[in-house]
Amino acid sequence: MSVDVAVGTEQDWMARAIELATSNVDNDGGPFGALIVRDGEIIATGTNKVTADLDPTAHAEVTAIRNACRALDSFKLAGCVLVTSCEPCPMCLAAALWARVDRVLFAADRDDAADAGFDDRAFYDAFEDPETKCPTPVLRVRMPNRNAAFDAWRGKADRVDY
Ligand SMILES: Nc1nc2[nH]cnc2c(=O)[nH]1
Repeated sequence: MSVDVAVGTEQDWMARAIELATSNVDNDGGPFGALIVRDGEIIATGTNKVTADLDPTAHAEVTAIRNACRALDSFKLAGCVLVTSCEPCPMCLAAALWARVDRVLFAADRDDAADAGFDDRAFYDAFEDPETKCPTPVLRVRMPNRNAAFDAWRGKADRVDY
């Protein structure tokens, strides 16, 4: 998953992400910072706001993606790069995929995060082996109308696909 990047601008962006992550510790946030960059320009930044906003989804990457989507007035970030001080956790990686960013660059990895007491690596492990490593039961409830909402979606002529 890791790619070594030795280009100046990418290292400049990463330096900014690490700066945001480090200063966020003094702002009641987790030690994570992220940027969204398009055509060499920083479109948006994000820091971890989980405890400050009482929002477990407010990771730095998700915050940066939300801010970039607002800045660009779009739910798509194709053409953009997500630059983050730490390897995205599974939620943030999924958010990057849903946002359709072109690339993700990170500095610290899931092992570094684990050393600092964060569960990023444990949650990757849970996805790789849900039977034994997922701490939360995920159970199917059998319903005859389970596809009702999808049927409505397929039948909506003016739907906005994402
Ligand atoms: N990459 C990343 N990992 C985290 N683990 C806990 N919070 C965060 C975050 O904001 N970003």
